[in-house]
Amino acid sequence: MKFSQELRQEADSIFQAIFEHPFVQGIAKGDLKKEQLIHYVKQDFEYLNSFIQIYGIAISKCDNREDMQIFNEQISFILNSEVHPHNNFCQVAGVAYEDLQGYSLSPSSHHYIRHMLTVAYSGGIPDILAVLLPCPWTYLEIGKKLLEEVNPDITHPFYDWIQFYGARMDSVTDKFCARLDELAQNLSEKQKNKLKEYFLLSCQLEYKFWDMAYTVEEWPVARENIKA
Ligand SMILES: Cc1ncc(C[n+]2csc(CCO)c2C)c(N)n1
Repeated sequence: MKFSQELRQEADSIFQAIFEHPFVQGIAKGDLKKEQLIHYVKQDFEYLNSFIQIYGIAISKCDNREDMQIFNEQISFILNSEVHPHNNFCQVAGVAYEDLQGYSLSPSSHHYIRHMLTVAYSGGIPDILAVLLPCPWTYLEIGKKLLEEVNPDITHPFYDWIQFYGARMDSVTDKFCARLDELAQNLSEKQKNKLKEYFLLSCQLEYKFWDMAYTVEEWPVARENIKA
């Protein structure tokens, strides 16, 4: 079995829990509250900024143009394309995207971003691929499942979101898996187990991110909702 298939198999219960999460089910039913959508976009805007920076760290560690190309493409994808699903949530919530940018991180997004940054700073390309992979992979499967199960028409409030993630995530997920499988062939069992831990923790934190948005999670002691 390929290393990426092993990762997917071990994470299956987390993937299933993500599909059943009330925020994801709320996208399917179109019944999310305005505050939940706003909290998601505020936090995800900052998450994506960090994701771009992590790709920058990854590029600084590449020793060949092909790997640089994979990460470089993804920076452009986030900057130019990933604004569409955010705009969909903003439209449904009735708020301007610009007003949701620059907020400080909630506990779970803070945790997730610090996890990715620690691995990016301390690890090599296989570590970085393993820690980042749950991001496109869980969204790919959520998008596909919602396309199948909801089969939304243009009147569905989250039509654009579902179409975007259902159709646009195969390529990056396949590229990350193929490169990780190639690199894993030269790794020891101990090294592969470390990558598995990174991958599984990112899957758990994907779940926590949905939960953070659904519960509008904040720090235990409220502060002014100041911009970062
Ligand atoms: C918490 C969270 N996880 C995953 C994504 C989806 N996503 C973010 S960046 C990217 C492209 C990868 O190169 C994808 C698919 C998201 N928006 N927010």
